[in-house]
Amino acid sequence: MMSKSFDVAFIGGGNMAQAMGRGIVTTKGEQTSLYVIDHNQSKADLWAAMGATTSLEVSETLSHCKTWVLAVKPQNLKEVCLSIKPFLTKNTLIISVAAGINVTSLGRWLEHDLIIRAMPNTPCLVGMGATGLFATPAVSEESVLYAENLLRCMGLVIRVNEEFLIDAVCALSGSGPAYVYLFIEALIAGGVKLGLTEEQAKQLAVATVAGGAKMVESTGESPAQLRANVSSKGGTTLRALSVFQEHHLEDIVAQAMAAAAARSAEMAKELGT
Ligand SMILES: NC(=O)C1=CN([C@@H]2O[C@H](COP(=O)(O)OP(=O)(O)OC[C@H]3O[C@@H](n4cnc5c(N)ncnc54)[C@H](OP(=O)(O)O)[C@@H]3O)[C@@H](O)[C@H]2O)C=CC1
Ligand SMILES: O=C(O)[C@@H]1CCC=N1
Repeated sequence: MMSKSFDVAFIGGGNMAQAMGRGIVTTKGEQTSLYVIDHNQSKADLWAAMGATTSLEVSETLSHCKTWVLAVKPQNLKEVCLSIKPFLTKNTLIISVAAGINVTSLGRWLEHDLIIRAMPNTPCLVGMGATGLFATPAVSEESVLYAENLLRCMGLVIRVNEEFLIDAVCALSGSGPAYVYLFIEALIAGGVKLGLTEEQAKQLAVATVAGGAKMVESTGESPAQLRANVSSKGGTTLRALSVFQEHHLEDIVAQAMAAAAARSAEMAKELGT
């Protein structure tokens, strides 16, 4: 009997794949069929509830899936590539979302050159993701547009023309949600220290971060101008900002991002053999 074919296969059905899968299901509905391989029954059940066909192990069905999204941890990727390689067809489009594994390693493990590296982030789960994408020259423009369209189901997509820029995307938007959560945690802790309840502080912090981002997006003003608009002469904001400046917040952020990008490059050496 002929195996059923699928538009997109996820190999690894964890956090990032689920965030992406939900975006696809919400935007494309039944137009895009999903096949998911994850060796955890609980994850397979979760995907099945979303309407995907699932498998606990790699199978021949993969050869009937046009696009494969590689979404296992970088440490597991080589082993996974070797196990899925027999099911590649010459037109299979590979989209790897793994941090720090470059197209050279992927190409060598899979003996295949239609490879896109994408760096999404977890807000894809709520349709507000940000993804950077790099395609090898072998990938046709039509396939890159297809991948961009797929990833756009989950939010913003930016194409980069050099692979090292995926490390920069990883340092900014891939890891970025964690920086935002850290800042929200700090705002809540600061609010509680000043007498607010945890719940009051949380609501105010979340609304402030979301509102600030929305203002940048909607008004077309620069973040610097918007910051100036909040900062009344002789007022509270300037006093707070002077403390951030004194502690070199911009340098701290730049150093943290450089450390993330360096780790991505380091992982390529460590895991890419
Ligand atoms: N989380 C994030 O914010 C982002 C992650 N990424 C990238 O996405 C990738 C996945 O990350 P994330 O979703 O967080 O990781 P998860 O651990 O949540 O998901 C990976 C899933 O794949 C399963 N798995 C591992 N090996 C196999 C195998 N051989 N066969 C079937 N299933 C397997 C894992 O099971 P088990 O746990 O049992 O091993 C797990 O369920 C990583 O490469 C990461 O760099 C990219 C951008 C952002
Ligand atoms: O921390 C990580 O390595 C992955 C990549 C970007 C976000 N999470």
